[in-house]
Amino acid sequence: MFDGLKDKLSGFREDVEENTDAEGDDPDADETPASDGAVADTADVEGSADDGPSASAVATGAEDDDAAADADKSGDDEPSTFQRAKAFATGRIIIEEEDLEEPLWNLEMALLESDVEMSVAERILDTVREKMLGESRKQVETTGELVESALHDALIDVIAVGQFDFEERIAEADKPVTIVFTGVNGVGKTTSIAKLSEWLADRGYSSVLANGDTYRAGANEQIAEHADRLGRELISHDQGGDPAAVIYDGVEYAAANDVDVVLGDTAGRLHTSDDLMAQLEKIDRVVDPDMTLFVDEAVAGQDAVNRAKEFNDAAEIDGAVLTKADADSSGGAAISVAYVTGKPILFLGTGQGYDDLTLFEPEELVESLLADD
Ligand SMILES: Nc1nc2c(ncn2[C@@H]2O[C@H](COP(=O)(O)OP(=O)(O)OP(=O)(O)O)[C@@H](O)[C@H]2O)c(=O)[nH]1
Repeated sequence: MFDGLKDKLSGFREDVEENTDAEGDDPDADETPASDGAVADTADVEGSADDGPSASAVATGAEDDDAAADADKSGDDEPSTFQRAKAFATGRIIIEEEDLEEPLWNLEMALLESDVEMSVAERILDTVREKMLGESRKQVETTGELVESALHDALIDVIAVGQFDFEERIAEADKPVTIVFTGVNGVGKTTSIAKLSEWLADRGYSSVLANGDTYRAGANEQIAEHADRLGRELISHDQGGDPAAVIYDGVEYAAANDVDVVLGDTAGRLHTSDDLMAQLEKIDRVVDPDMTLFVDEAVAGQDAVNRAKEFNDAAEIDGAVLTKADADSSGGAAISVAYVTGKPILFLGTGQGYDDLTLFEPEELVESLLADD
């Protein structure tokens, strides 16, 4: 899952390490005035990128603050050679803009190639730049670790937008909790409903399925197959019936039978299909669902991101389910949907089985994207 993106992120770390290493070969960087007037050679003290500060920070011998003040008269915002020397002496590292220029450009290209939405890619770059430039850390931290921590913060910043605890929301809501699923055709809505029913059962919540897809021939049979396999009650009306009435009946059934959650399917639609969007509004009026979840496939990349935005603009969603994450290498939709819509991704579909539904945990995802393996 998201292997392509993982590789690209690790490419950024390598780029920064290479650039900061390369700077160690620069004669200007090597010759650093020390407080006793001697010239220190970084080759004597320089740690590798893996076990010490970046080369741009490595110099020795400067421990005297007055001397530092005298030496730092360049007047620009770049850390002076002496500041860098001082940073080293105090066990801290400094990354400079020039160290990042090329790696950040490569990172931007990599994110866009991975189908990360443009504004999301820009936000990630801004955060990484801000976290790394002039940033000083304890000497124990390597350049690689500094990059990792900046990437971690930048990714969490966009991925965790709007995140809430889904299970807690279910636990605390008045029962029955009604959840309506929407999205375009064939992305995995019905399968996701069946999976969520199983996910809820694993946590002690009963559910009933209600087929609000009265539009498509065969929709009743498709969801009935899942309901039979899982042993769940299915509420359905004939094709052409009123979807709001079906979901309303589902809520009535749940209330009368102490069922915790109503999972309402709806016909696949485009946000531009006026009649179908009007149906969604009617469901909202008649049933007032606790949550409307937008379902799309991770493999659709930018298209999924655009659709999530358009659906949210047309009929507010509470969160998203991204299916087929198991088949998605790029990760662009998973990175972008929450930031672009302001609504969280709540689940990832990770296969065709009923157990292949994973609660979306931003921290876990970011850790796995940045893990060395
Ligand atoms: N690999 C994989 N396949 C999935 C996943 N979720 C759904 N699918 C498959 O995607 C196909 C479409 O799923 P459906 O649930 O029928 O899609 P839908 O959105 O309800 O389709 P319509 O009712 O036609 O709008 C099925 O073959 C599913 O098995 C997933 O997370 N991973």
